[in-house]
Amino acid sequence: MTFRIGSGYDVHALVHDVSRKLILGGVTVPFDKVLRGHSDADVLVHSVCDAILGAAGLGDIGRHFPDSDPLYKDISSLILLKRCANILNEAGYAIENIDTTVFAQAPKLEPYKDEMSHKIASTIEISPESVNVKATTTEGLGFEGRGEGIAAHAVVLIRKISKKSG
Ligand SMILES: Nc1ccn([C@@H]2O[C@H](COP(=O)(O)O)[C@@H](O)[C@H]2O)c(=O)n1
Ligand SMILES: C[C@@]1(CO)OP(=O)(O)OP(=O)(O)OC[C@H]1O
Repeated sequence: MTFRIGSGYDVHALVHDVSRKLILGGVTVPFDKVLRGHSDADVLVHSVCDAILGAAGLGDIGRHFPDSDPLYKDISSLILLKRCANILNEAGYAIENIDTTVFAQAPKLEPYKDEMSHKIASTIEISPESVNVKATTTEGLGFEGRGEGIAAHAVVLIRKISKKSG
């Protein structure tokens, strides 16, 4: 069996904006700040998208969904994730498992991690046991520690399911 691995990393700034909500892993997390972005700025889902595309050698999220395109303004990143999974399947691969880490000094994500795993898993139609969401502070250090932004990292293992068509 052929396996390939991919990694994704993304950062978005935390800002005050009452017109938006903080969305992480497709889940609305109550907090006094939100992530700035062209889409809903779901940094966790973006890292998963990049890891999926990277595993298949198919570029990155910005190549497929440019932030200059008004089509993606305020779009739910779960829609982009679904499209990445479809691109992957069309290339003849399936996702084996996903492991992620969110770097956030606050808010505390423990109450939301399982819901995030389930949201990501159901979007790409894999088992929730195949999607792990972890979180860490950076002990007050760096931009995450100062609460200026949130970063996320994802690793995805994919397996070949068929020969690439075309
Ligand atoms: N935003 C966060 C950050 C951390 N956690 C949980 O706390 C544990 C300890 O964090 P450290 O930064 O001291 O490693 C971590 O393992 C997470 O379980 C969290 O839920 N949300
Ligand atoms: C998600 C996209 C979609 O326009 O925009 P942003 O929400 O700004 O996110 P980023 O990770 O900066 O860039 C990727 C873009 O594809």
